[in-house]
Amino acid sequence: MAKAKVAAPTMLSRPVTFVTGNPKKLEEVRAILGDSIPLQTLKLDLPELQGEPEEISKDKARMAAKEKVNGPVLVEDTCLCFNALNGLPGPYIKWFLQKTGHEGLNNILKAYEDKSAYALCVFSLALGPTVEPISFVGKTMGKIVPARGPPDFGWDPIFQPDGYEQTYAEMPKEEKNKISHRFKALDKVKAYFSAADTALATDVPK
Ligand SMILES: O=P(O)(O)OP(=O)(O)OP(=O)(O)OC[C@H]1O[C@@H](n2cnc3c(O)ncnc32)[C@H](O)[C@@H]1O
Ligand SMILES: [Mg+2]
Repeated sequence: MAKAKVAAPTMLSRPVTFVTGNPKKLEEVRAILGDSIPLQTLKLDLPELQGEPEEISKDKARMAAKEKVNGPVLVEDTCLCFNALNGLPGPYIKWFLQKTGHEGLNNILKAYEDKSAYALCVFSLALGPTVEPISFVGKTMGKIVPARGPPDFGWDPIFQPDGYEQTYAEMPKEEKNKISHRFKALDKVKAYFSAADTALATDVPK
């Protein structure tokens, strides 16, 4: 059967709904994606499982997909992982940050020589309420330092990525968005959609 290329993004006949309760995340997702993926948003603070980052993220996607969303649903879960603590606080960073602040997080690491850490972002995409979500992981290595820079977004002031003298908070936004855990994970999301589109496009009968 003859095959023809089509340009339309067949995979995304409906926009992706990004579900989050965090406006700073949304701001970065929008800045990173530009108009590469048509996006709409739903502000919802989903309950979160305890467990491994990927399972937490997938479970959020399953829950989000059960909401009244028409079309594909995208969520993400972000972790800040200390190597000295074998990856903790990890997915529980939100509560550690809320209860102990930047100083408390630094104090925890005073007991250890190793201040290295990584930021981990796990996006999960559910193509429908009964379809098993798929995950896309982005990781940026760095270290935990005493807070520097504007305290606009979470733990940005205490995370200094490897190879940089500035913390995430001190960097211009555009710079963070070129190297961040979120950027790396979204790059995989974009690649997934373009690969799916290419597959569909090369398989269209004339
Ligand atoms: O509704 P959701 O998407 O779950 O938003 P959230 O704020 O609850 O986010 P998480 O459950 O993923 O928890 C991650 C915590 O880390 C913070 N955070 C997420 N991304 C960050 C980033 O790029 N820089 C600094 N802090 C970040 C965020 O504010 C939370 O305190
Ligand atoms: Mg959350």
